[in-house]
Amino acid sequence: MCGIFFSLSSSKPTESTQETCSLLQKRGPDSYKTHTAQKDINAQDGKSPPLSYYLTFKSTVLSLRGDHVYTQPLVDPTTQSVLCWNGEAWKIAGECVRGNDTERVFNLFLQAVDSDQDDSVERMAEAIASLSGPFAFVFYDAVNSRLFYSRDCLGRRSLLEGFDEDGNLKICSICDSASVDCFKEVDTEGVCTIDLARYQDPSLSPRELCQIKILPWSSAASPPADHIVRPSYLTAGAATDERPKRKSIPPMNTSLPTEQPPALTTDSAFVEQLESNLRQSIELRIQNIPEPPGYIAGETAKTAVLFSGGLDCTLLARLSHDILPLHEPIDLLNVAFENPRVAAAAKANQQKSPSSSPLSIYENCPDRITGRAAHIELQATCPGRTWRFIAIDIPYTETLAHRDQVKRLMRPHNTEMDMSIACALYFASRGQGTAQTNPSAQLPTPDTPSPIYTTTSRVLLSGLGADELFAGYGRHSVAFNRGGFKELIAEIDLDVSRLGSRNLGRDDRVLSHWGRETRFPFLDEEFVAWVLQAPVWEKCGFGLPEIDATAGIDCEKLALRLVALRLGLVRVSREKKRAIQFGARTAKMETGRSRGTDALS
Ligand SMILES: NC(=O)C[C@H](N)C(=O)O
Repeated sequence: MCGIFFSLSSSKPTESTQETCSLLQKRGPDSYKTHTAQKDINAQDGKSPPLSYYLTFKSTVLSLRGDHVYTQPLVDPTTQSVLCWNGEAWKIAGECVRGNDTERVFNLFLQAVDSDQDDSVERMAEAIASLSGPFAFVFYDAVNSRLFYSRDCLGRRSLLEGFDEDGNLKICSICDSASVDCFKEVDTEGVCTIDLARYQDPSLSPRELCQIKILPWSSAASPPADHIVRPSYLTAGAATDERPKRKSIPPMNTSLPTEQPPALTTDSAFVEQLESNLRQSIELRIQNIPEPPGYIAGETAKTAVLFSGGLDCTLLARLSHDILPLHEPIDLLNVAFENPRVAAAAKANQQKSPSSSPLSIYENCPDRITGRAAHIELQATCPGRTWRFIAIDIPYTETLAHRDQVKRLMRPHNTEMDMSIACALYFASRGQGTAQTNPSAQLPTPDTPSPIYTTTSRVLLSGLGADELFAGYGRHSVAFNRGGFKELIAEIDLDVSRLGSRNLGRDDRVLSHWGRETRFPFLDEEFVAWVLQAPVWEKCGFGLPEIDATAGIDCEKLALRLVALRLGLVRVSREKKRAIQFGARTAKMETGRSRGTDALS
């Protein structure tokens, strides 16, 4: 993960706060650089004072592609155009990008705004359209004096924008202000641009000077079969053009069954294809990861999984096993918290029936129990692989000690629920706990503590997105019971339409703090598009005939459960959905009647 800071001022170069600077360096520990530029525009009347813009670009880099660190911001020596790139372009115009992506993206953008072209904005939109993968960037086209900044349409990387007290525009991976309200998430609806070529009255405030325009990804109601749609602002004439076009989240297949749909089984064509498509998405994300600092071949890991032991993350771990060389260990990061409210209740219970054995507060956490069980199942189905289960136990005192930091990072999000989720993600991605590679070995006790182990992996896999795409939430079942397929489709459609604006920005800000990058195989654009075009009755088991082969398996995410079964994960295929804040017990740490939606004090 990398860090981006950009500011635009009409009075002087404007820096980020010192605190922001050090937080950005945590996101990108491999390089840190600042570049400044100035753009002067003279008034045409020859009398009015000139207008000057001061641009400050700052980048920190977590280097994860290619054989050396590609220091940013990249500055083109010929045109002085600048790029701050925080992303992974897995593909450009459908072609896999091997090696480093930053320079490839820069060259693509430079070509798009080449001096001979007068349609540079459209060409830039198309260039951005041709990128597959998560990203946030700021690009200054010095040829046409235009700024572009954007996040991918699913919002997988954080980028915030706002005006400081002096009215200067700031764009940054995290909030650059003591106030919660100054910054907002950059919209995922399109590309933002600011024209810096026009002369304007220099006495206007910077806020009035920069008019931000959004070029929307697409408003097409029915995209072509390949789900690649044309930005709506392009003219009809240009629509015949064959250059790569913007991929956005395609609409969902809302067709209703005309007859009783058949039961889903491990041999259903959709389930088979699902396994293969998910494998491809994981492949893109874990092949060719460079050796992280402290890496010892055969001993430490390049890949780790945010691991609750639930269906989605265990599937990712299991499929990663098929992709990575057998000698490469895979780390499973499992968080459990001391929750004083739960601990007090357990203590009271213990006093009532002293015979029951006191299990550690951590080992008693729901996600720890499923995590340990899934570890056993992975070891059994994938012998020969070192699966390192990292038990990340967080005492309440430590939660309190980091609370302000988490609060700072997740800004502008600021509710109790944001905090409970962010806290779990923050400590999970720190990757520090006690390691166990043999699932049947004795667990450490207070008398025989294990040494602290920190994962070397800089790449973390997350199962996020599976619940939205495959109807994994309890409310999906409620919707089906209420109004059959029609309501179920409407519920999934709502989830899918919100994918771009869900909380991925917040998650990115806390997950990246430890110099690691989280990757989301279920949120690969091609994978998402493929799942969305399938009829709903192929994804989950609602309304399907009951058959012996799937008896006792939940309808939620049935297709994924069947993939798990195909791969030998019998127990995992039956795991129930559990939100992270309940599984890790970060929700409601204190007694009292705070609600998830309450703002933090
Ligand atoms: N990590 C990043 O966001 C930048 C680039 N993909 C690199 O690895 O160098």
